[in-house]
Amino acid sequence: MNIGVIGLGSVGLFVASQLSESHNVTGYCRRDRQRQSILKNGILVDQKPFHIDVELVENIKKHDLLIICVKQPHIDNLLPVLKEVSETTTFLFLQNGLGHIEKVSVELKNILVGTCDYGISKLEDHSISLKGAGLIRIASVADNNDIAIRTANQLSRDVINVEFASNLSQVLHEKLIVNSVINPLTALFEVKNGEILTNDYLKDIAHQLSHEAALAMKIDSNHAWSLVQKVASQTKENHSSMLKDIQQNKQTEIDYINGFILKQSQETLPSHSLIYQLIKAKENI
Ligand SMILES: NC(=O)C1=CN([C@@H]2O[C@H](COP(=O)(O)OP(=O)(O)OC[C@H]3O[C@@H](n4cnc5c(N)ncnc54)[C@H](OP(=O)(O)O)[C@@H]3O)[C@@H](O)[C@H]2O)C=CC1
Ligand SMILES: CC(C)(CO)C(=O)C(=O)O
Repeated sequence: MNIGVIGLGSVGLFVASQLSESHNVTGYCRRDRQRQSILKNGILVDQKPFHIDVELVENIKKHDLLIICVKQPHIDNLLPVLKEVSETTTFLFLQNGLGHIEKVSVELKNILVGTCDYGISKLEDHSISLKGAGLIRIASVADNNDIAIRTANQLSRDVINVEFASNLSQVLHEKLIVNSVINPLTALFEVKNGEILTNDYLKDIAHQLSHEAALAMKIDSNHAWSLVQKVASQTKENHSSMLKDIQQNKQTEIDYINGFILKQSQETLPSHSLIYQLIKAKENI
């Protein structure tokens, strides 16, 4: 397949590198310095090089599949570029959090959404380290399951696990709960993901957050807590994407994760309200 990957951060570099073994992959970034760095060095995944084409996003071309790996707040800026190639392209959005699907559905057709629970850390503009194996689940937004199933089959290879998910909202809500616990706690306390299970005090707060989120999203609380523990344990050596945003003074995805849950909920969620405000306070320090 001819695949474009937009946003060459942790997830984009990972996906582009792994798919380049079996597909024709072009990565799109927004800084020429990053483009030059990848052209010169390839993408290094734990020092192993992978070579792809790299272009600036304004030079986007048509592809069978475009995988969008920018963070939630950056999707708006990208929409005009995506519309240019929308006639023939299938789009796969790989963001944490929710809020983007309604927005992109108004502008684009052939949309797939996915969740990624690999733990990945970007070291340099051209290099990443894999901090926990996981799974990418993809589903169709407009009940076009054939495209989602075909895409999952084409993308899945030994090195990258991609699975079709028949229940879009369940998959997205489960991932939302996991991120609403791991991401803000690790960002506030500046710890790796595994710490939320090994520090008894953090574990209690994590459990409370998980319970509230499960209540809000109408998912069984024990099931939600087991998912949180599974991902925290699988990615125990990773610094979450929210922690990296805080460390780099970037806007976090809190509005699309805990903020989304708070808006959806008919119940009061004291732990999520507090952690939302704490992250906002930390963003503004
Ligand atoms: N890191 C992880 O372990 C995981 C992250 N996720 C989710 O995946 C998504 C991506 O996260 P992650 O890879 O960590 O984020 P990063 O911040 O590492 O990467 C995002 C990339 O998008 C680029 N970008 C932003 N706007 C544009 C644009 N208009 N055109 C081209 N490139 C652009 C940024 O460029 P620049 O460098 O120039 O700012 C950056 O390289 C998030 O929703 C995150 O929550 C999901 C699972 C695991
Ligand atoms: C899977 C996990 C928790 C990996 O750190 C993640 O989604 C993130 O960091 O945003």
